[in-house]
Amino acid sequence: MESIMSHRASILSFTLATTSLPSKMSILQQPTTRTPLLNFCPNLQNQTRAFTTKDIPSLLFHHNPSNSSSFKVYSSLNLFSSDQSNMILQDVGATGLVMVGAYSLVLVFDNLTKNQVIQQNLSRKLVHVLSGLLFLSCWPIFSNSAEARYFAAVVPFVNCARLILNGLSLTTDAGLVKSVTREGNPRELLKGPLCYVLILILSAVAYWRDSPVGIMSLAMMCGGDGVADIIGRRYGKQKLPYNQQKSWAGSISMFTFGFLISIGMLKYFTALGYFELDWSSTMGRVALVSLVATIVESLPTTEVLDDNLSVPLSTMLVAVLMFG
Ligand SMILES: C/C(=C\COP(=O)(O)O)CCC[C@H](C)CCC[C@H](C)CCCC(C)C
Ligand SMILES: Nc1ccn([C@@H]2O[C@H](COP(=O)(O)OP(=O)(O)O)[C@@H](O)[C@H]2O)c(=O)n1
Repeated sequence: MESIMSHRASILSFTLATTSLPSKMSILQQPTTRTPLLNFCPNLQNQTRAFTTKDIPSLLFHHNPSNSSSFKVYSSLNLFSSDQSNMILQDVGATGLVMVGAYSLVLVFDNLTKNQVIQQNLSRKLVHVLSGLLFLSCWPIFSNSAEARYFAAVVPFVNCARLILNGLSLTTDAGLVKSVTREGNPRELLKGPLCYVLILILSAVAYWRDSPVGIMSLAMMCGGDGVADIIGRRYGKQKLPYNQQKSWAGSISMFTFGFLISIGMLKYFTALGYFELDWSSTMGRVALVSLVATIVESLPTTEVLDDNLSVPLSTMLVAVLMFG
């Protein structure tokens, strides 16, 4: 507790150059006590960045972690100098790269399904698992500007439009329909897949890499729920007493992989220096979040609320309570 209090004291000692905001709303560029793996701008440490009006959207629309009791935020890393045009160039390049990755992923699994290398159901689930986790893994290639999260959100936004256009049969992308739907009905794109990309947008814009909340939501939705389906379909003989559509094997997989992938992703982002966690309590907190998400996913509510909404939203709720 004492170390956290001293951390918070150092955080709050950070001064804002202009508008005086409530102390808990400070923008943080903390000298990292841990040397991140990729320390592109060592001279950033111990620097005070002027607060500008550009920071207000990121203060108003995303969780401000500075008053968190369990983690603190450091300056995110920037590949180039703090020159605005370099940051925009970096974000445009990163957006293009991730966009190509998204199209390539769907194309690869479409071909694997076409050539009967894997079944359509497995293809869809692997796209479900990999899309969000690879998207999340790409967040560090964006700049440290306040707009970076919006550049990143362009990719799921474009895919959202793609799903809507194809789901309404206004355009025809047979590869997308084949690799992302259960029975090959384009209308299916407007259900699980659309919810999925909406959550990617929400996680990027509302939480970004400043907080464990969005990271855990995607880990549970993509890693946990995706693997639960793969394992549950194959080995789920023992059904849950309150839901004959779900099994113990599926739910145990959801908890296990959701927990492990959450921890892995949190280690990844803390190793890069985006924020630090009090690991003595983090494992327990993540386990609790994973348990709640697993219980929510096991409930017979899919007809009412898609798993791609109930799982990440319940994760966000509990993670905000756990991590402040
Ligand atoms: C199959 C998907 C959801 C269906 O879920 P469920 O019904 O089985 O529960 C995922 C749909 C993925 C979407 C079409 C493509 C999203 C791409 C993503 C925004 C960016 C990925 C970038 C990365 C570098 C590959
Ligand atoms: N907890 C779970 C989740 C899924 N599953 C299996 O995976 C199948 C698909 O699960 P789901 O309805 O959650 O699929 P999506 O909505 O995630 O596409 C189920 O019909 C079960 O066979 C399971 O056995 N146990």
